[in-house]
Amino acid sequence: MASCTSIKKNQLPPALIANLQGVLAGRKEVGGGGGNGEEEDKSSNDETQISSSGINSDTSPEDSKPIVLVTNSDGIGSPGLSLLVEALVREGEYAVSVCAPESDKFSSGHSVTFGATLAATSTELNGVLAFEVSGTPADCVSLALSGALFSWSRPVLVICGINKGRSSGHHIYHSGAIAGAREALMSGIPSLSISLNWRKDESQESNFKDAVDLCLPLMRAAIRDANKGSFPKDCLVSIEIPASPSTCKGFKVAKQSLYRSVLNWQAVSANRHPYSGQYMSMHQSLGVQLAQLSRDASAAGAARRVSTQRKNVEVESVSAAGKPEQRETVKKFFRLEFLDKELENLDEDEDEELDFRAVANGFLLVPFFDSSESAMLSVSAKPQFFKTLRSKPTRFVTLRTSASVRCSSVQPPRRYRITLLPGDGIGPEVVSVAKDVLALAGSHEGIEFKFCEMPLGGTAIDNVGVPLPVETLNAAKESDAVLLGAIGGYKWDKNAKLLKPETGLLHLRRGLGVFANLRPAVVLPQLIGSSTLKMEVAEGVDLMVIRELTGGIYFGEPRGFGTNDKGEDVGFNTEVYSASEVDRIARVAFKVAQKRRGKLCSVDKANVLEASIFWRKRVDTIALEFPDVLLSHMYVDNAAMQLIREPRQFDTILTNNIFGDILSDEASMLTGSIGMLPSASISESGPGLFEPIHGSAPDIAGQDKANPLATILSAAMLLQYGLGEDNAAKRIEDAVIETLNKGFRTGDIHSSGMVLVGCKKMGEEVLKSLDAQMPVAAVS
Ligand SMILES: NC(=O)c1ccc[n+]([C@@H]2O[C@H](COP(=O)([O-])OP(=O)(O)OC[C@H]3O[C@@H](n4cnc5c(N)ncnc54)[C@H](O)[C@@H]3O)[C@@H](O)[C@H]2O)c1
Ligand SMILES: CC(C)[C@H](C(=O)O)[C@@H](O)C(=O)O
Repeated sequence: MASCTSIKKNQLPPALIANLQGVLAGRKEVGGGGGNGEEEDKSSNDETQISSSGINSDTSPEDSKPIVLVTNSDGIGSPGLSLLVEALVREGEYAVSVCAPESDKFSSGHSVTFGATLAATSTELNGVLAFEVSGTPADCVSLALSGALFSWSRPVLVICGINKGRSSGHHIYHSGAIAGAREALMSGIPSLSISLNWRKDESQESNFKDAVDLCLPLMRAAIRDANKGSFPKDCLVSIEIPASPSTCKGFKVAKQSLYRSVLNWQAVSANRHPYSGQYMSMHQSLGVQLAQLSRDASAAGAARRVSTQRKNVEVESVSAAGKPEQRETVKKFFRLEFLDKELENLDEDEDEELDFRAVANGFLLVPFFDSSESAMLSVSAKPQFFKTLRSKPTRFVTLRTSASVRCSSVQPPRRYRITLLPGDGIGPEVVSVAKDVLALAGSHEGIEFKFCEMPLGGTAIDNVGVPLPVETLNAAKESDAVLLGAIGGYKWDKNAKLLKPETGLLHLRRGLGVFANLRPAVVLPQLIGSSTLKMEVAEGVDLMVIRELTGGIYFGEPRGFGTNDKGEDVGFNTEVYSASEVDRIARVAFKVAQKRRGKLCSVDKANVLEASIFWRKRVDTIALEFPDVLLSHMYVDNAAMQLIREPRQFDTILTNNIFGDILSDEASMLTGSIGMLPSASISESGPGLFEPIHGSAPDIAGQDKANPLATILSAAMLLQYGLGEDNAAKRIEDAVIETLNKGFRTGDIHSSGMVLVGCKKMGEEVLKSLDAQMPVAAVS
């Protein structure tokens, strides 16, 4: 939309004309949109013709669309403003007008320019009428709302952004961005202020684009609410975007801190600084220069000049300049820089919910300010904007709300404590990735996790002296669920039994009482080429191994080393199962089979072992409780063979501890890689233990080669079986499928034509796939 500023025989620079218009506009009544007669008193300059409503006529075809006024603090040339306007225009739903400072006013605070002439120069920005104003953001908003520039009477919403820099903590006082939005608020128009936590030397213009993408759903929702009148009255919302918007971890409605950057006044040499002795910056536009000239021509300016006729001594103020002689005027030059304090050097409260920490930690920050500027706003309505926040607009990762926030439209998140046991080898690599995925998927469903990382296995032996420190077991018991990577490694292979990492894992399982180990093996169509079996054999395999986990030969007594009758050294273990042990795992297996395809195959070695004969008898007994499940029995050696010959015959497999260990590893290869198989270990009442079935893979540890999908899928099982959060679990499963659909593969599942990635990149891609999912259905 082009400006229809009409200038006849114009010999004057547009800035001056706009300047004149600014003078006229200053006489109009605030909020007036139409002519009140005073416009007729426009100018004695015949060469300038100004329309009755000012320099505008901008809205006619857009009449029915909600009007959005956009401003910023960085100036009209800022890419943040341009990209934001471009995005709003692209939506095609809004009538957008722009009125922004012509130069950077990011720390202008809430100042309005009183008693001086401002220039408002019309221009076009991404197809919309824009004015660049020689004032502050507050001036821009006030002037635009006065009716002097645009033909509309009032916008539904004012958006100030996307600005560079901080607006949280004490920056709200310096911030021109907040001031722009606050000026709207004071005029009764709801507003958003959006700032990007710009990092000198790190941030790039492309970050603005990501920031716009991040905020677009919020802007849409806010405009919709404001247009319906359901955006909270007297509310400005200040959004601060973390430095890297594309990896934004989520949003926090955080507490306002006392944080402020260090105000670093840099002494500037008059010789070295080209502008220091000048009134007019080379960066200032002609409009500003003209305004400045008119100011200089004022009586005050004249008086000031007289007073500075005295001898000026310009000194470099880098160090103490010495005592100025009497009657000498000392003139020094300074520039102010904001220096960010390192988080760890801050004396402030270490509260993670404080605004500056939230942003530094990668969260999008949403403190609310009401018009009295009390820190938070109590919102009783349920406008779309808040739902959008809550529901995770695209790319929001973790939903966090501060307990102190009184914002009743934001439901309290469901909170869970998760103990993380990264363990050894590739364990820490895959757990780190899975943790992020878990947090993101949870946030999309209104779940908040508190993670607690504890040592287990070789790492614990090295650091604490035992493979399962009592603190680790206690933390695991006290949590809602446990996510484990893997334990073990060559380094500890020769340790005494009690000092082996594996012993730590077995004691953990036993300590948590997680007797039922669910190990699903599904051949995904995307990975059919990774299976070592022929496609027609592997295709469609979808089975679940239910492994008894806390009994059998792993724990049976007697066990140990000794000598036999002949005096020969021996090692021995005992396979032993009680009726209650078999019964409870059998019931779990029948129930799982009921929910699957109704087929259960119990695997044993009943042709040889008493423990298996007993096992089979108990399973037959429990089967009577589940007449709808078709039960079969199979010897373990046959089962191992049948898994390769015709794996699709299996639905649910029930087996003991040791056979389950072996068969599930075998089943993993049907799917393409052991790096794909997750597991859930559940107890009768306490927290579940969730771990990939693979080990610590010392051969690839520390090389970013591990496939994290088994652990990511274990996190999905944690949600489903451990917490009953099926929707969040489904999100993870879908994201994994989507990532594979996009062709990303770690080395173990790589095939030609696919994109080979490492562990971290695979995790990032899963996060992206999660981000791309729709917000929760509850959000209309
Ligand atoms: N639950 C557990 O913590 C667990 C399970 C099995 C083995 N272990 C321990 O792990 C150590 C190594 O045992 P292992 O070599 O017999 O079995 P392993 O599962 O660690 O490795 C077997 C093979 O599979 C590969 N592999 C495993 N996980 C992978 C992944 N996520 N991505 C890509 N490739 C992967 C490895 O590189 C290796 O070639 C031993 O100390 C063992 O006791 C621990
Ligand atoms: C490491 C070892 C103790 C463990 C087991 O045998 O159960 C492993 O093989 C597994 O499958 O998790």
